[in-house]
This record gives sequence, C-alpha cells and structure tokens, in this order.
Amino acid sequence: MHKINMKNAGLSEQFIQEAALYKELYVGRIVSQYKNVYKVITEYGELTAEISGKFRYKVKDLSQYPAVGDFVMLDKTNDRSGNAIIHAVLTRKSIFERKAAGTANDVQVIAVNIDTVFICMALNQDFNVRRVERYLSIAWDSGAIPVIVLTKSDISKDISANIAQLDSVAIGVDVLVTNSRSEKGHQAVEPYIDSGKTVAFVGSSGVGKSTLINRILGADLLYTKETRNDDKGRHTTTRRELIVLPDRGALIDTPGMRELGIESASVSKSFADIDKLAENCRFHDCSHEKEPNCAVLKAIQNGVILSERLVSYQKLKKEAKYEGLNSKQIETEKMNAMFGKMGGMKNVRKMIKEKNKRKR
Ligand SMILES: Nc1nc2c(ncn2[C@@H]2O[C@H](COP(=O)(O)OP(=O)(O)OP(=O)(O)O)[C@@H](O)[C@H]2O)c(=O)[nH]1
Ligand SMILES: [Zn+2]
Repeated sequence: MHKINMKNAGLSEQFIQEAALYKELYVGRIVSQYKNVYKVITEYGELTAEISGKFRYKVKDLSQYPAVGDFVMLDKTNDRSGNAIIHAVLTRKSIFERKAAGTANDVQVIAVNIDTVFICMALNQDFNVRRVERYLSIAWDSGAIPVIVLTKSDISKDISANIAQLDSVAIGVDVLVTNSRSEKGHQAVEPYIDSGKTVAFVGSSGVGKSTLINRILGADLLYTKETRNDDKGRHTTTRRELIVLPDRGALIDTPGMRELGIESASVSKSFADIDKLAENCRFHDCSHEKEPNCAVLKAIQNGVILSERLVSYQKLKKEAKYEGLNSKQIETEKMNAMFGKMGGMKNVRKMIKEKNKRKR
C-alpha cells in the first residue's frame, strides 16, 4: 500500500480534533461503496471496510450510514473477512442529498464533506435554466458552495445568450465555461481544485462530467468509469467515487441524477431575492399573482426580475408543498389540481372510460 496524504485528501484540523477523541481508532475517508463494503483511504493506503454491528444497531436512519466523502473511525484490527471495521462517522461539514427516487420522505445522501459543488450543464439543447435552479437549491442546502459549470462550449450556438439566461437565477454564483474537446478547455475549473479541498461534480447524465474529470486529472491519473465484465454492462448509474489528486485535493464524480427532490426549506434560499421583495407586499400571504400592491409583480413590471423566475418560484413552492406525501399521494394531488376544473379525478376517470367505450 502506498501512503496517502490525508490532509491533502480533505482531513482538516476540525476532523483531526474530532478523530483524536477516539483513542484506539484511526481515521479514514470513504472513497466508494459497494453494497455493505466500503473502499476507504487512510494514511497507510487504501483498504476495504464494513460497519460494526454496534454501529448498525445504533443508527436510526439510512442517512447516518457512511457515505462517499465521510471521515470514519476504523479499528486497527481486521475482522475475519479481511475488512477493517468502521465504528463511527465524524461530524459532516456538508451533505449533498436528494429525495430518493419515487419516494417523498427518504433522502439519499449523494456525497458529504464537499467544499464546492460543480453543477454541470451542457451548452446544447439540454441547457435548461430551471434544472440549474433545482440543483442550486439543493446545493445551497448542502452547505457547500455551488459553482455552475457549463460544458461542451464547442457545440454551443450562443454561449453569451445562455449565460445571460443564468444571470437571474445564479445570483452570486460563479459561472464557468468548459470544453473537453480542447486541450485547455478545463482551465476555468482549476482554481477551485486545491489541496485539502473537495469538489463534487453533479448534473444530468451525459453532460460530460467524467470527460471533464479526465481532463482535470490529465497526466496525474487516467480515470475511466468502472466497467463490469458481466452482462449488466457499465454501471454508471451507481457510480459515486472520490478521487484523490496528488497535491490538489479530492474530487467526487456522481452519477446523473434524474429525479431531484425539492425540500421546502431550500426553495427560499435560491429565491432569496423574491422572498426579500415579498416582505413589501401588502398581504403577508400574497401569492404574487394578482394582489394589489404586490412588490414582486411590481419588480417584474420594472424589469428587476424576470417573470419566468416568478413562475419557476411558484412551481418549486408547489412541489415543496407535497413534502410528506408518498409518491402515489403526490400523483393524486397533482391530478386533482390539474383536473380540478373538470370536476375532479372521478369525473376524469369517467370521461376516459367513456372515451374508451366509444373507441370500441
Ligand atoms: N462536443 C463535446 N462532447 C463532449 C464534451 N465533453 C464530453 N463530451 C461527450 O459527451 C458524452 C458524455 O460524456 P460523459 O463524460 O460520459 O458524461 P457524464 O456526465 O459523465 O455522464 P454520466 O456518466 O452518465 O453521468 C461523451 O460522448 C463525451 O465524449 C465536450 O466538451 N464537447
Ligand atoms: Zn406579492
């Protein structure tokens, strides 16, 4: 095993102090996970580990289990399986999580202890300001600093127009332009990658996260996605891995996240400007739709904010409202809202039935 500089890999003074409370144990950082087995780096090198039975018994919910990026306390002795034993997880400084697909309540921890989240978005027909907004609200909630990374500038039709679209949603957020087809196309992200720091790459599948990471790694390492020899093919969807760069900190590649859950607390953060304006509305429960003396509508009239921004704000708020319901209930709620004008779901079902009858 070759030694690893754990300070470069993100082990800050704060973690060192907390780790010192565990006398007999030593510290490691979770690099990846496969089922119950974790790949962990320590100053002595890389090893595999499992959580202790006691730990498993103690934790109340899944989000407390070790996740990629966690600093954990390990036993010096391996168990019979040859794995080290994880006894504790050190206090996380940031948590990037989303609602698990298909459920309203379960959160899925994507990665933790991140300093910078690169929200990656391709400059092609997939470019979507609303999606950036969703990622931004989750990123602000995580405790890490978001940075928008636009990819594939080589195939963009109008970069400045795309960037202008982001102006209103990405207040105070750096926007970088990259191109992995050119040798120096990744330079804009370099300043964020530094010893002791951890950056994570998030964004839809296919936007070029892995390609960009390969560019950053350059000659240091050639990173290729895990491939499987069995008939399941590449399992890019479950990929989540921390890579340590010599002298340049750590980076985490994440799989494309198709369904992003939105939590209500996060709504207000990325729409802080609208909330601020809303304080000046005449009615404290103003919906900013047609109320008199609505400060938000006035700001739109005056060109201070874009009307589309209010629309997506209201959309997000509505989605956050479903918090606590299961996916089936949300579906019903959405259908009811959608078909409310037609007299509710019952009527809609009747209409569909009748339509089908006529077809036959
Ligand atoms: N034209 C162009 N194509 C790119 C660029 N970067 C990546 N691609 C291509 O886009 C495709 C997807 O790239 P990946 O790096 O696998 O995308 P990803 O975001 O890691 O996707 P997932 O692994 O599914 O999350 C590949 O065919 C790349 O060759 C770029 O800067 N310009
Ligand atoms: Zn208002």
